[in-house]
Parts: sequence; structure tokens; C-alpha cells
Amino acid sequence: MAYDLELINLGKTYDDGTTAVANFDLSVTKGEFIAFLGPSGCGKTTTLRMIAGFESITSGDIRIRGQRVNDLPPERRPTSTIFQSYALFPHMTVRRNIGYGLEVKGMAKAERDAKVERMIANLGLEDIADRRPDKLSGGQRQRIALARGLVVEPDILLLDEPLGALDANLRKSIQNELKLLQRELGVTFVFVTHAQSEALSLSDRIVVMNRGRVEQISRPHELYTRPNTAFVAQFIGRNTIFEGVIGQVEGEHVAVDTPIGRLVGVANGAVAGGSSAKVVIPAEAIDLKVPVSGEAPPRNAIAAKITRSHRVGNVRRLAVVLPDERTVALEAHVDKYPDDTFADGRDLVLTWLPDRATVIAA
Ligand SMILES: Nc1ncnc2c1ncn2[C@@H]1O[C@H](COP(=O)(O)OP(=O)(O)OP(=O)(O)O)[C@@H](O)[C@H]1O
Repeated sequence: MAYDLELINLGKTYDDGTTAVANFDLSVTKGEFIAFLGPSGCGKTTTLRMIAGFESITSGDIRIRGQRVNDLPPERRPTSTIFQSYALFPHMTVRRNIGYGLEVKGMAKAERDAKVERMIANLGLEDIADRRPDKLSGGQRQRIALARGLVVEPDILLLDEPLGALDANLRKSIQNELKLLQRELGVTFVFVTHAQSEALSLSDRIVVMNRGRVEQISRPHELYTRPNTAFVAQFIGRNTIFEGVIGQVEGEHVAVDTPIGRLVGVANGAVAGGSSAKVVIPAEAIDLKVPVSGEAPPRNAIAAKITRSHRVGNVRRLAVVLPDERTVALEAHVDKYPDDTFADGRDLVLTWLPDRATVIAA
């Protein structure tokens, strides 16, 4: 299969000895929307800059549509980059800004104008095409940067925190536009962000990075439901994690003996009896039950006590303390429970279906 982008054992160590990226492998098909997600300093921007050609690589290969591009300068790569600052020219009109890349390439004026006008129409920039970018709003500038990146018809559009400068509402609406535009054009997008919600709502696949290494490459839903590593489980969603030793493996289900009892989940990857493991339980998987005296607690259960509770609309937000003295935040839909279920100090039992918890090797 021919990929649009392949990173093969890609690595970068800066001159001062900082290893920013190591052993990065990724294959991207045409039209995919890929996000690099991770905390500050994990190597997202360095990787994007290596793909664009702004940063040299220390090891490995970068291929675009099968061609090794390691030694090609940025202008000879079939990529465009959109920076968080947009990097627009303040003294040029919007129209000229958009056409600049084509001008540099030496494209004839008539052809250039036709492409620029089409991009202006595509992104709804007609009314501001003759203005200068410094007189425009953040959202408008963002759209111009997008038009300028796309007009050169790159194989891959690289976006470095492109929505970072926008306020929350605008960010949301531009996210939708960006996704629609990407689908329509079928261009491969590689998008750097440290905003989880943005990556989860926009991407086909997410690369979660941590300290220069890839932790997991998955569809957004899988990052929630089947984290591969403890880092991903802590970074994505709201998970409670218990450490223990694998007690029993029964088909898909793995029982882990933890200080608060035996907890069951589904293994993600190979696990062996007697080895250390972590059980990851998503907050959404937890069912709250009121303990009934004399009744044995259900399998896969943790005793908890409510320490704080307040209602927000139809949801009750709870803080519960576990037997290991950890406090966990949970939510309950009020319609599903009798009125007095969630008074402060009440005992609860937390349960979950084994399929909804993940066991990972520690
Ligand atoms: N020019 C440089 N020289 C030396 N070290 C650098 C250089 N640029 C980045 N680094 C280091 O490389 C690591 C990765 O940086 P990078 O900018 O790629 O991270 P990032 O995930 O994009 O972070 P952020 O979200 O803050 O932009 C960091 O430790 C950073 O300090």
C-alpha cells in the first residue's frame, strides 16, 4: 500500500544533546486527519518541523508518497505548514497573501489568480480579500492562513496548534469548518495540539506522545476504551488506576489482585500470571450502587464513601473516597437514583462490567 506519509524510526537529538524525538514510526494514508497530542515538550513540534523540512533529522527516514524526502529543503517538499502565529505578511492584501506561495513558485498570473479566487470563495473570504491581515480578526486571519496553505495544493497540510490563538467559541466553530474542509478536499492533515478535546473531535487517528516517544497510535475512541500505557490512561479521559499482580487469566478477562481486592478487566497486550499490572477503569464505566446489608457485594466492586456531592442540572457531581484513601470524582444522572442516594457520608459500591476496564502490563 502506498502511504501519503511514512515516518520510519524517526529521531531527533538537538546539538545540545536533548533527544526531542526517538523511534517514531507512523504510516498515514491519503486523506487521513492525524493529530500529534501530548504535553508541552513531548516532541510534537519537532516532529512536524522535520516533516516540513525546517528541522534536520538525526536518524530514520521520512517518505512522502513513497519518496524519501530527508534531504529535500522545505520548498521542494509537497507539504504546506500553518503556524500558530499564521505568519501572514502585514503589508500585503489578503488576496496577495494567499497567492504568495504560487507567486514564489513562478506560476503564471492568470492561473494563479484563478486558484486564489477559488480558494477565497471556498473559505468565504470575498468580503475581506482586499484588506490587510492586521486589520482582521483572529478567526479571519486563521482562515487566510488556511487558504494560503491549501492554495499550493500540498499532498500534506501540516498544522502547528493552528487554533491556539483563538478564543474558545471561535475555536469550536473553526474546528468544525476545518474538519468539513479537510473531508471535502481529501488532503492529508497532520495537526499538532496539546488540547485533548480538539484532537479527539477532529482526528481519524491520534498519536499520543510523551518525552519524545510514541505511547499509542489509535482512533480517538480506542484511546478512551483501550489505553496501551499508564501514561495514556492518565492523560486521556478520566480513569482510576489500580496497581496489582495478575491473579488469573480467564479467556479475555484478567483478574488483578490489588490492595483493595481482586479487580477484573480485559488485557490490552500480553500479560502473564504473577506479573505486575494496572487496572484502568474509566469514570463513565462505573455504576454506583447502594450497598444492601447482608447481601454479598457484587464481583468487581469497590466500597466507597461520599465526601462531597452537588447537583448541576440533571447530574450530580460526587467526590468519593476509596479504601486506599484516594478521592475520585464521579458523576451520576439524578433520574437513575432515589433522591437520598447521594447524601454526604453515604456508603456506595462502585462496580463496572469487566469488558469496560483495561488491564495493562506495569
Ligand atoms: N532548538 C532546540 N534546541 C534544543 N532543544 C530543543 C530545541 N527545540 C526544542 N527543544 C527541546 O526538544 C523537546 C521537544 O520540544 P518540542 O517543541 O518539539 O515539543 P512540543 O511537544 O511541541 O511542545 P509544545 O507543546 O510546548 O510546543 C523539548 O525538550 C524542547 O525543550
